[in-house]
Amino acid sequence: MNIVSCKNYEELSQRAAQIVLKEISVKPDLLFCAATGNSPTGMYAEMAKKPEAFHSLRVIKMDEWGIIPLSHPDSCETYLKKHLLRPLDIPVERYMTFDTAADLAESECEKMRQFIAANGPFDICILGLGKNGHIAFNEPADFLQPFFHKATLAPSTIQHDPALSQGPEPAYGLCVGMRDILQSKKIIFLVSGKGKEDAWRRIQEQKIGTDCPASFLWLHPNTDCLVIE
Ligand SMILES: O=C1O[C@H](COP(=O)(O)O)[C@@H](O)[C@H](O)[C@H]1O
Repeated sequence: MNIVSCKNYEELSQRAAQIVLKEISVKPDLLFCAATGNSPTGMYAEMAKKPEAFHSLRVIKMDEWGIIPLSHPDSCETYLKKHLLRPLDIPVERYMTFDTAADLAESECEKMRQFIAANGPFDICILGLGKNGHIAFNEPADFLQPFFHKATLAPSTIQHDPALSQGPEPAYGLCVGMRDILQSKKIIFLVSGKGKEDAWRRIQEQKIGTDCPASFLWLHPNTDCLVIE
């Protein structure tokens, strides 16, 4: 993991966008696995300054809450439409998404597994860090999941957004698995936001364990970790 210290959020966002622009100049139709949350918002805004560069970009949604409908203002779907798909003018034909309604969860997981098997690996995977060390919805646990799956969410993950903590229990999400992430040709890992000091310290120990799924990024040969320090 190549750790890049940034002065502030603006620098982190600009550097991350520059990495994407460099990659897309080589492969315009690259497959881009998109995280949501506060960490990549600035990066996506930087990318949106050069929409012409993304005329062939293919986007796949990384994760989604199962406890709210896709049309909810706090869904990952709504976020991606607002911050990535509309600003970059990505049509539905170049966007792979999934539903998370309880009765569809299993079939949607299977659909995504088949899509990734046929179209993967991701050329670029954007990751944020959860306060508990998670990446996507791969939460700390005794074991981790390799493929796209339905995940039970940790309390700290649900509390990340007050609107989400009002949903029925147990709360779940759908997300890419650890193998999907670690097979990516390039990973851009954004470490930004309050309350992540413990998780970041744990990563810096360079000890790989399922108590901190983000620690597995040490196994990946092409990860740029941008951190505000
Ligand atoms: O719960 C989550 O949080 C992380 C980090 O979110 P951020 O708002 O601090 O950037 C996010 O990357 C992840 O996809 C999501 O599951």
